Amino acid sequence: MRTHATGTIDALKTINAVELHDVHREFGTGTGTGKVTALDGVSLAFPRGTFTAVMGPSGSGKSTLLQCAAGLDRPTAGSVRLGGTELTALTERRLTLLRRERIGFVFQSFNLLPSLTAAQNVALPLRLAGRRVPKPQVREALHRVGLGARTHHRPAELSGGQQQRVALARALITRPEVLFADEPTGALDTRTGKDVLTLLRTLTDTEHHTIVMVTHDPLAASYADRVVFLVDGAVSGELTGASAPEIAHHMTTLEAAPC
Ligand SMILES: Nc1ncnc2c1ncn2[C@@H]1O[C@H](COP(=O)(O)OP(=O)(O)OP(=O)(O)O)[C@@H](O)[C@H]1O
Repeated sequence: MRTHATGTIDALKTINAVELHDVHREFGTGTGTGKVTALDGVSLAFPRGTFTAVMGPSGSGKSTLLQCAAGLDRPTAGSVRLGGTELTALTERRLTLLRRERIGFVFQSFNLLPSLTAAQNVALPLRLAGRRVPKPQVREALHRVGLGARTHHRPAELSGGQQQRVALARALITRPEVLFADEPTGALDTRTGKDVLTLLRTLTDTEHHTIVMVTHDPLAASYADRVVFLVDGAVSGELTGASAPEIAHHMTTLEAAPC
């Protein structure tokens, strides 16, 4: 586990893990199709060691934002920087390598390989990167998410919450600079979802991971340090340290706003 003196942690949070500058993403610019502006000039920074939730009405551009920030999609215009690296300037090959080495992902569907054990799933990113797989590191990763006793279980032998924990351990095994989570609790019941959110919170508090999470759920968003709201592909505001009812109330005002 990484430890930092308090002063060092504060300094850490002044450095941005990811920065977006005036990011635009348009779809359907080919002939015969209408143009959809999914992102319309988004500028945002995600400081290291912080947990940010992204919320907004359906179709407001949340997933597109996450995909562009994570180098899974390319903006039509604008800049995305991970640490000192400009993602929009990279070739596909370098972008793939960067995602593998420096970015972690978890999705609503856990995307585990059913034929592999929990330990083998967690080791996969290291194998894909051609790196050595130290067994103690894999055991430790599963232990950190509370699954130290389940290393040899296959996904079908684990609950939904346990599968999402394996997906988290897998996402973190390469010690990524940022963890992107798209509706990580969307397929879980309330109690199991809370366990996963508590784990995400702990990962930021104790190991200073940078987390960016898209969610529809005000309760999930309340686990974050900051909630950024999108409307029609643009940032419409943010709340810091807000409770679930405060976030829910803000969402209601956004959804009630005229288009
Ligand atoms: N591949 C695509 N081709 C065309 N339009 C797209 C594509 N992906 C997204 N869009 C459009 O871009 C807009 C933003 O979509 P996005 O999925 O980012 O929104 P969202 O806020 O994540 O929505 P939801 O909460 O419903 O998942 C929508 O109008 C959507 O229809």
